[in-house]
Amino acid sequence: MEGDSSELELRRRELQSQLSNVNIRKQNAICVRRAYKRYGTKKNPFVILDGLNMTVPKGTIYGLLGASGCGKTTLLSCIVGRKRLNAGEIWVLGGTPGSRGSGVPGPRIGYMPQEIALYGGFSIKETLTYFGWIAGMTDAQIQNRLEFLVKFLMLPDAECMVKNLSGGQQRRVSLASALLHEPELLILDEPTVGVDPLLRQSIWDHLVEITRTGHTTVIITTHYIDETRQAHLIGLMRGGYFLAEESPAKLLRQFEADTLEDVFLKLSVIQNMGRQRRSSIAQAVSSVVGVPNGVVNEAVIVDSAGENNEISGEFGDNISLSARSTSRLSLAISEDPGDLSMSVVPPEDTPPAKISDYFVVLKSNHMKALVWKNFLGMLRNVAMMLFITLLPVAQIVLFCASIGHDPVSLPIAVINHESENNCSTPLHCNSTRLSCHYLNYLAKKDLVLHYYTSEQDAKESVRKGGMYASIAIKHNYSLALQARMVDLKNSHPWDVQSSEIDVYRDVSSKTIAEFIKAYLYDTFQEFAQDYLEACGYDRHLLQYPIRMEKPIYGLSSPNFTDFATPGIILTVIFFLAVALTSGAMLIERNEGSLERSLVIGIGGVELLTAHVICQFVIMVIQSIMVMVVAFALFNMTVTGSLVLVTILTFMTGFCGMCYGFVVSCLCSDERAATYVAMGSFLPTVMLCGIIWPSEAMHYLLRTFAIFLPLTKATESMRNILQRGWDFYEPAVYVGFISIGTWIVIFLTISVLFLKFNKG
Ligand SMILES: Nc1ncnc2c1ncn2[C@@H]1O[C@H](COP(=O)(O)OP(=O)(O)OP(=O)(O)O)[C@@H](O)[C@H]1O
Repeated sequence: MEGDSSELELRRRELQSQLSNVNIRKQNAICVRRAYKRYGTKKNPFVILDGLNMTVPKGTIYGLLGASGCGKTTLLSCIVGRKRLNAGEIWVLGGTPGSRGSGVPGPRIGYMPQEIALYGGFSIKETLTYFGWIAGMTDAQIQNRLEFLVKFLMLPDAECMVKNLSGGQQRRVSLASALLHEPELLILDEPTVGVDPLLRQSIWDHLVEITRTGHTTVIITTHYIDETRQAHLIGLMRGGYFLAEESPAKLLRQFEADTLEDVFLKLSVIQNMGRQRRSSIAQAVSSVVGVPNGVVNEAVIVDSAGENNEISGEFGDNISLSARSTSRLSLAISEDPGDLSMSVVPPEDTPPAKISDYFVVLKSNHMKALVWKNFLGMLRNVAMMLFITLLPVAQIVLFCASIGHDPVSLPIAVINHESENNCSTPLHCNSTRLSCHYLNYLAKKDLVLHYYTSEQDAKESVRKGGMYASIAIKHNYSLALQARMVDLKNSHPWDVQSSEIDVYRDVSSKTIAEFIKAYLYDTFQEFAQDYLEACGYDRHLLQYPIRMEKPIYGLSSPNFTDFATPGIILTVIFFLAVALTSGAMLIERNEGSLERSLVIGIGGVELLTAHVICQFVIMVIQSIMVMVVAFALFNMTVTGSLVLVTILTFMTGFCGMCYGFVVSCLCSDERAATYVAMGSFLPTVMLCGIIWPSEAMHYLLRTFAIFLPLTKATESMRNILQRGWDFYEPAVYVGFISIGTWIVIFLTISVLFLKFNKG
């Protein structure tokens, strides 16, 4: 029981902040205290950092060593502020990463991630120009450094495209990008992979050189353990914490080893076996792995000198070595839990916030670099950009040319038992070939009449799908029709029956069946009115006693294209903006270049703004071309303000871009983004009243659809185009308000996501 509670107390203390003060924080380039980081869930955690402490004094080269997958990159990501610890503290250059005034992320750091993380379509010079501008360098400074780095890192011509370089050359460009602005803190994740030994040596010499003055600090990870002999300090990482944090020379001496690999091996074995009380186990282990006497003891001995230094070693099961002050290093070890101060870490010495801090979120040098980079990226992909720009035009052309027109050339089977199908004589009151005249009227309606001799065959042709309908006219049709029309009151049932035309339709296609029905009715009315007139009657007698006056809004014969085009224009512009933006953001993120830009100080808002600027240009071109095609080429009805229509279209495109940002934030790759975009496309088209009136929807869906981005915007555009309404009509301005609200929502989500999501 007592053992349990002391164990608990020990764990509790491990998670407590240790004594620290502002001076010590400032003295060291990096202090990591009790860092705990896990991936996975709380219930099923994959612990990467488990109470890790690290101290990197200013002006040192710190070699971060450990087996593949031990968490080096994760630790570095936390240090540069790209990932958050689950518990523990990190101070970098005197501040906590991400806090105002800390300068981290920012140009004080030079970060070379493990991946190449460069724009393949840029030349070496363009790459360095981009990072140089972000770091606030002038063109002349960039040129100077470029010349030096190309020579020093043995890079090919600066005009060479990064994508055409070998893997090793690309890594060197990546290193050059980190070294370019001579930052205070260089964080290099495996910079020497794929580099020949000669160059590797000169890179190390360069690192030694730049740290000599004490103004530059370097953290370097590598798998080649022995190349870190030139480091001032190495941290050997295993199992989520450091086995040792010490100068290489001292480690070699204390372990009486020839190589650092041997030291690492010995420490690893000690760690494996030292999961119980170290004092008993460690001593036993030392004989097994040949650890010199005294080393293990020294590792567990409290640094009784009690120097007022930071604690960088581990306690508990961890074995660390004492690293008392060297000329520049100021490390000390304390492993006795009793020695731990429980005092709270003093507050950050963050400068007081100025009002302008909250408004000036766009730095001119950052915006210049980002916008230039985005446009350059577009120019390097002219074919793709042309395709993207013309795509909406092609879609609107296809829509206007294919959707909404009346069907023509519908094949109809005809059996006319009354007369031959040749009646060139004009229609007159005593005609005995009225059926033939009626069929002539029908033929003018673009129905293609196919004459049959047997009713059975005609019906069979419909059954087989060759015809949409079969029309059968009886042999005494004309006489029966005359009798029926001239003497309505006394017509014989036989006349009524014989004057009827039997129609057998295929109604599997509702639209075509309705069109055929309308053609037959309308044509008959026209034919019958002409016939009445020929007999001396008023043709209006045969008209519906309902008069359709000139419409207040819209055309006398409205067409579906006019109804659907506003929604289609907005949908096309919206979803192409989604695709363009989410694609651009995901490519940037997955290439790793985004990570790098963020570490060097680019903010989420700047990133979004730069994409907005570049893609807004494309969207404006797309929108204008789409409107020209729809209104000028296809004569879509326009009765209202084209300025309002244009603004609404731009806003919709902008809303699509913002939605694209959200999609790219939520999705890890292009495939997931495609699914999300596709998954939202069809519901939008179905629910927003774009191709079918929302009045026909289930009332619950209809209520829900009101809140979708394109519902009110589409209605608003229809009202402007076809009713000619002005902005002050509620049915118009509500569309603007709705799309504006969605822009704010999507933008807020994106900005918050970029700000707070750090893995
Ligand atoms: N986002 C993540 N989600 C889940 N697990 C992750 C994530 N990132 C890294 N890991 C895991 O965390 C562990 C540590 O990864 P990390 O990249 O930090 O190791 P490393 O020491 O840098 O390895 P290497 O030397 O091979 O680069 C690995 O097992 C890795 O699979």
